Amino acid sequence: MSERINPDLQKERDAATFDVEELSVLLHNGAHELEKKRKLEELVRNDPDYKSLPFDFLSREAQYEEGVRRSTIAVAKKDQLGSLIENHGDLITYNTHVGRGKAGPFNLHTGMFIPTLVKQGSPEQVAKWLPLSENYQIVGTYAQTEMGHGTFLRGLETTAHYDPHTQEFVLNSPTTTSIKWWPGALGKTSTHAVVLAQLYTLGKCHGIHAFVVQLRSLEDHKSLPGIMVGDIGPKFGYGANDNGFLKLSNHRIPRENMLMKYSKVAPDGSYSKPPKSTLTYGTMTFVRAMIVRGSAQAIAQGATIAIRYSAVRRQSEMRPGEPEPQVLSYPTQQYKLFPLLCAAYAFHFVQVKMIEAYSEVTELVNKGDFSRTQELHALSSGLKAYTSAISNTGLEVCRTSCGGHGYSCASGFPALYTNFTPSVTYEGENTVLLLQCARYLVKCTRDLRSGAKLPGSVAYLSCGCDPSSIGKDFTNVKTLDSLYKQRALGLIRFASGKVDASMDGGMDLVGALNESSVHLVRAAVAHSHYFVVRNFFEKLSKLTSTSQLLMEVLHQLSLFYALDGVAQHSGEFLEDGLLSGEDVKQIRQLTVEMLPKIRVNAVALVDAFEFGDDVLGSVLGRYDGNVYENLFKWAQDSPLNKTDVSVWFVMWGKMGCSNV
Ligand SMILES: CCC/C=C/C(=O)SCCNC(=O)CCNC(=O)[C@H](O)C(C)(C)COP(=O)([O-])OP(=O)([O-])OC[C@H]1O[C@@H](n2cnc3c(N)ncnc32)[C@H](O)[C@@H]1OP(=O)([O-])[O-]
Ligand SMILES: Cc1cc2nc3c(=O)[nH]c(=O)nc-3n(C[C@H](O)[C@H](O)[C@H](O)COP(=O)(O)OP(=O)(O)OC[C@H]3O[C@@H](n4cnc5c(N)ncnc54)[C@H](O)[C@@H]3O)c2cc1C
Repeated sequence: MSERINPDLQKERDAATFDVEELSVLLHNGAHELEKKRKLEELVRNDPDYKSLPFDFLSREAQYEEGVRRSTIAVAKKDQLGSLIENHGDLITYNTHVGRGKAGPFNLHTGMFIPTLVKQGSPEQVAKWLPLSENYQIVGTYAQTEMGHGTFLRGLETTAHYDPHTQEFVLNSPTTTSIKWWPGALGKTSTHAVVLAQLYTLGKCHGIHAFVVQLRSLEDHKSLPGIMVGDIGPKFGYGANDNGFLKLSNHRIPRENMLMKYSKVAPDGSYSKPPKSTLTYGTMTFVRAMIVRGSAQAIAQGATIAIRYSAVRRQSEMRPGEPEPQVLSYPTQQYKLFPLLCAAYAFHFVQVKMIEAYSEVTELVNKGDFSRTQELHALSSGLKAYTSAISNTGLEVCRTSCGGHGYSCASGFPALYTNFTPSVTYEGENTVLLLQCARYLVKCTRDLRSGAKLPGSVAYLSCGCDPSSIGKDFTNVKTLDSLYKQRALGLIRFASGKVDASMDGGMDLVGALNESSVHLVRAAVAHSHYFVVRNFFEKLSKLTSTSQLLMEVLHQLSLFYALDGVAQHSGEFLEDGLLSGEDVKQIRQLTVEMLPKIRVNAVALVDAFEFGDDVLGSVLGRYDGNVYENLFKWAQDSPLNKTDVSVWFVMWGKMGCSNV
């Protein structure tokens, strides 16, 4: 196979107006981090132990086995990585490459089991289980969702009754709907799970608490008495992951297995409350913040594949005899893809902000200060829902923008989409999370009336609603910021007003929130969208050592992202009189006029994300752009091509049919 770069792709790279390396360094948090990432990727790429057929050609069972094989080798080789692993993030980079970006069987262990131990375990519990977990002597998962309830946590049915005589908890799944269902790696891989169950002690229920439960023998991996555990079967995607079920029958665990950093059960069964009841929800907040990062990466991967392929693909003579243009040259193709490219950048910067906010609040919580947990919950819920929804629909736009080849697994889109799409459901279904965010926004508008000072992400709610103050220069960052602010304010005040009116009419808060939930969801989306736009502008204003050429390009992306958002949601800006019909037309025209400016850098902008070919898993999105010869080569691996004569012909003959 040729090593040359496809000339069309090379031409795009040569035309870029900025230094891709400078942008890559910025996106990867500095030259040192980028260098580590490159070395880790190279290690995986050159390691013969990680060579195998693409997952697309494997049966579900073989995908799981391949996932286990790769993850196990990765653990065995972890210690050889030396100085390349400086922090948890480096390990995630390594594992992502090993797993080719797919959800592998140890994801829940590192992503939820260990974080829950650390966040909710007492110092003694952390000292006991963390080393075992870090050395993979035990492998865990997070078993919360049941067949009957995922969203409504207070409705979970699994019980943990404390028996003071033996100082044990007795765990049960009392009904079919109480069977744990969905947890990743629960079916076949995990030896342990953090199980969320209703705690009963001295005859009283204290709500859901987290318990460390051993599921399988560490000797022979057989499931323990009282534990019925298995795989839930094939799913939309996630073939390499054994999402599982768990039925508990009078399964006993020692008292010390309840995670007791905050709530406690003493040997005599007396119960001490946590300082805040929602602390048990802490791991979910963490994972929601991580999903904002995942959303940024997913849409950046989709844009990388679609934009590179669009530069290579030529289609339709515009005039007879003329060369066929690259499909990237069609304004309609650009209008599909550039909003998503810009979203990838906007989401990149907002995920950094989200994780910073999470770390700040966690530091406060560790010092016993819970004053910002509500704000963090609202922010992480809103951003998780907003970014994952855009990336989810955006991936499908990217796929269809690749025409017929987008439908082949060779495009990488089927795997990318089916791996990503559960993000809109798991870790809090998106509508439910937007309602959580909106509930906080309503609370803030009430607090304002009693003179409260609101924290950072919602401080703008104290601003006045004044459409006339918005300027008409739509390429001005301040004008765009005001537009988004006024849209969010308008929708939040409208929804809050509806809630107030229902309550004035005698309804309780819960009923009033439910009655206005359609308005509340729109308010939460507008709030989250504004946060993303504002953060993009703010981030760029703080980049002091970035070259002028790169600043210009990033500024264009932020402007296009904001303008396109107004065009897409024009109804909401019109409804509140923030814009006139003429203004919307002007804004739409501005976005069309910006397309060529983005086009010149489009390939370089996706190159800067530096997704290796292994992680993209896409023939269409290959770095070298040699699509056609590799598409042909890829098809040769199809198991149907192992034999020339197909099973059809054999069966045909057996049935006495003949076509000669
Ligand atoms: C790789 C990934 C694999 C996937 C893994 C999974 O999916 S794992 C499974 C993932 N599963 C899910 O994600 C399940 C999704 N479901 C849930 O998270 C909850 O059931 C709920 C939040 C929807 C409602 O809970 P509820 O009925 O108990 O609550 P309520 O509505 O009555 O409000 C009470 C108060 O609590 C507050 N508050 C709530 N959460 C938080 C928080 N995290 N922090 C701080 N605060 C929080 C809320 O603001 C409100 O405050 P207010 O106004 O009273 O001052
Ligand atoms: C791939 C995958 C991996 C998962 N991994 C794990 C795991 O590791 N551990 C774990 O514990 N769980 C896991 N889950 C489960 C997941 O967290 C839940 O499925 C998720 O929280 C959604 O809950 P649900 O299934 O009960 O949806 P439901 O709540 O039943 O949602 C159905 C519909 O009802 C609507 N709805 C529900 N409540 C409300 C409301 N109050 N107001 C308005 N509308 C509402 C929703 O918007 C949605 O449209 C996983 C799920 C998937 C798909």
